[in-house]
Amino acid sequence: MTLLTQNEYKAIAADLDMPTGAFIDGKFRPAASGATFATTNPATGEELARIASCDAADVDLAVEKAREAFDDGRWSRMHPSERKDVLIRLCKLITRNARDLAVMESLDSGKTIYDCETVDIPETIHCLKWHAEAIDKIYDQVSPPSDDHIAMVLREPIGVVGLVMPWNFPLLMLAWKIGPALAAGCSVVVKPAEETTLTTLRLAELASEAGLPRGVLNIVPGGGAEVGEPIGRHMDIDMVSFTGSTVTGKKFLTYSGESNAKEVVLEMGGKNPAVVMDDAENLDRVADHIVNGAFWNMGENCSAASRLIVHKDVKDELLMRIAHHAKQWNVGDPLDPETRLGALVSKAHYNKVCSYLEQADNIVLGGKADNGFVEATVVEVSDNTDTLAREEIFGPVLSVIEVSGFDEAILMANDTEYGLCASIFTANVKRAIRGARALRAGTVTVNSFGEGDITTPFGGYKQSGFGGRDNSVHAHDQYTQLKTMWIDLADDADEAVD
Ligand SMILES: NC(=O)C1=CN([C@@H]2O[C@H](COP(=O)(O)OP(=O)(O)OC[C@H]3O[C@@H](n4cnc5c(N)ncnc54)[C@H](O)[C@@H]3O)[C@@H](O)[C@H]2O)C=CC1
Ligand code: BAL
Repeated sequence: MTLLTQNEYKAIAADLDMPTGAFIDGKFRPAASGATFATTNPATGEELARIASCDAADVDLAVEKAREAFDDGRWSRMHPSERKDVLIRLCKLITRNARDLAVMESLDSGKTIYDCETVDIPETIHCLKWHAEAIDKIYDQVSPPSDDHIAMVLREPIGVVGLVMPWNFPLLMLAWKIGPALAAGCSVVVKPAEETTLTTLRLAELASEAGLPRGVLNIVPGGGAEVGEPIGRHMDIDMVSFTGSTVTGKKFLTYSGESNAKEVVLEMGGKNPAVVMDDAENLDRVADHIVNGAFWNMGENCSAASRLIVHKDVKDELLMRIAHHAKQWNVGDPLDPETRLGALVSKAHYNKVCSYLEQADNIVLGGKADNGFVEATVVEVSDNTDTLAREEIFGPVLSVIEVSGFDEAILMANDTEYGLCASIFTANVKRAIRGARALRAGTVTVNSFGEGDITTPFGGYKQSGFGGRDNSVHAHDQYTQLKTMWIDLADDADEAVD
């Protein structure tokens, strides 16, 4: 990937045509009420566009069109190989428009162009392609046959799916969900986060150009109460998949219980521990992993390594090496390809992160916040009861807790309401495996920090997750349901004997 210069990115930004309507039944349209809301560039405060501000009436229309599309089978019963072709065409169109999408994503979210170009867009394409390729390979089984019966286990698309999205990886999280949902044959109603709607609308337009039939992918922009809740409570939506905060995620369980008992899959917050034992090898490499895990995407990442639990004997050296690596994470204009920390997504979120910095007693690195931008920050806390060690900050802030041994480290790591990701750094293979088993998290990495990749399931234990997993073939489970078809093969004579 060859990156352009800051000026070249600015020139692309100046020429972008921003989508503004809701995308329902294959076309852009204003909100039923005519209302709009502003989406701004968090790095400059500049208004980028005014977008349709939808409400329950628009959700109803989108669901009606999605249901029509699902029931008449224009997508749900299309031959799997044809569905695959459409999604592969979409991937090609995203590739052709990658640069514009990367700039649009960066402008709308404050993410660095470096990340958008090297991670968000390529990973989005990779994810959609992976699920498209799976379409004609993973469904339907025949149960062990006997002479007088055979059973087929059919995996059918679940129906109309509601997707309520976060703002931290607008396109990539969309791909995580529409990849398997569309592959399965579902029709989809998406509510993007109100902070970051633009690229989702653009992707819907590209999907249409790729041949996705109208009504299959609908985008309803707007607020949580106005659009998210009506999706959660809709009587004709069969399942909802949500990514965002634990507080909001739990509301979908209520919405479901009080409406049609729709399936709910929740991918929620994290306070992910990185445990470093005294026998960890190559502390410089460990520091690099932790810095990347803590500060990548400005720490606006549910899987961020936000808690460092470190053995007292290696703490000082590790912190020194962390400081060395963190200095390379410069704050700056997101459209400058040299920038590693862009703007936080919104003024409100910036204020929330700053309020945590104000509570920090012992900042050992960084701590400066200015007009939407926050430095890579390391804070030592006295123990795990400190607010900075317990709450999801969702900014570039790493909390450090010292421990004296393995058991204490694991106890501390698990002492959280969350359980999304965790990591353990040790050279002792038995300790690594015992630790990985004991850590209560959906993804545990050993001697590295990460989320796995498209082939591995992603989701949380405890209050980090509910109901299913994103990524891998397991992601298809949530968008499908199993039907057993039991066929009697016995002839009449046999039946008479029975
Ligand atoms: N797990 C993750 O990836 C994310 C976690 N967060 C966490 O959440 C905190 C707050 O950020 P928010 O953007 O406010 O998260 P949020 O969880 O409230 O928002 C996520 C989505 O839910 C929608 N929503 C909000 N209220 C709703 C409601 N009552 N009913 C239905 N839908 C609703 C939003 O419009 C957005 O599309 C962040 O500081 C961070 O800690 C935020 C975004 C992503
Ligand atoms: N890191 C991808 C999942 C999320 O932040 O929501």
